[in-house]
Amino acid sequence: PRHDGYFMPAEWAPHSQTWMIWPERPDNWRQQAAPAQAAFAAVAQAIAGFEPVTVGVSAAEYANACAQLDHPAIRVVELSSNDAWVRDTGPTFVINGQGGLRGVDWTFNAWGGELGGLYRDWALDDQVASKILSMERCPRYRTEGFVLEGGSIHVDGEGTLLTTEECLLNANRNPHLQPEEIELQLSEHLGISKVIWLPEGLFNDETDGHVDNFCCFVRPGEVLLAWTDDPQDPNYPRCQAAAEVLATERDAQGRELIVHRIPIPGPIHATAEECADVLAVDGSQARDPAIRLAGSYVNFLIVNDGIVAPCFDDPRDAEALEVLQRIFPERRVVTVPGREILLGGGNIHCITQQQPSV
Ligand SMILES: NCCCCCC(N)=O
Repeated sequence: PRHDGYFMPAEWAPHSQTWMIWPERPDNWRQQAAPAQAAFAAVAQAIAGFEPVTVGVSAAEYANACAQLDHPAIRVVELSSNDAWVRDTGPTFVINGQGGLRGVDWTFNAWGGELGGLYRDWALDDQVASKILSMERCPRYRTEGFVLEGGSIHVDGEGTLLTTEECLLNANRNPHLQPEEIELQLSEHLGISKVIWLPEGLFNDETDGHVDNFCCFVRPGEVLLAWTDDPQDPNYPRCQAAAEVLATERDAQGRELIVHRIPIPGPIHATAEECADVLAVDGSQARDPAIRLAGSYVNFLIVNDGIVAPCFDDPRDAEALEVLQRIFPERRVVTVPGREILLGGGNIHCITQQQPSV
């Protein structure tokens, strides 16, 4: 790889901390973001039970955030942003296995820019990665002009990257690049030698099918895939297509993949009241009770010795928890209500960014 031996470690590699950003924009979060802030605080507290957390917050929200994040393992720092998706706006940390730590600062365009972006101005979001890397005194690789969100990729730490064509080959990300050129960017920045392309992600995922809401690695050679057996569910063809790829592809080490399955909650819809409380702003993603939300149990974070996963007050919550506990017997699985985060378009993995320890 171009960057002298640096690579993105797997999420299960030890973390020094996890980063989050405090939600506040009223055109993405209902009731001036109060319910979302409570949900984010619950996620931060859950993670803090396993490892340190740093939460970036605006000056205006600093006192409110500190009041809700009062925990010895949580640090609150002032950090400007346009919204709270640090998975996508934060750095992707890379290590060299000899104590080196650096970060990739991808270009960000609010999940599509002028072609379906989720809000108009993303200038502050595009600075988040460099600010976090400065705070950590980490050298930075800036990919000027190459758009990528951290939620659109997963790695096994052994040379394999998992992603979706729906997102990375979307005309609203890098229309100037061929798939091979995109693979080269991933290879050089993350130390990847094999990219596994799933055709599409979860139905109605406003990020254009981020893989972190649909399928992830759970250990080398093993993946977890959101699954439905209902041919009437619009996710059915997406799950079938992903299963087909996962059955035929091999990872960077030549392994066949073991594919675990986890149910999909719902169909989940926002209520009219939940939508009415979101400020309607031209250019910001509208909220509509008729739209099925892309709820997913795959959108969890692996933390030191644990798993922090969303639940949805759904009949499948118990089955999903059993699947996670069976897949990660050596980890404590903690669930946190994910509905308020889902109303904003993502979930626990999307609002977190792990920093590997070195
Ligand atoms: N409204 C913005 C939603 C962004 C979701 C981010 C993610 N990684 O899923």
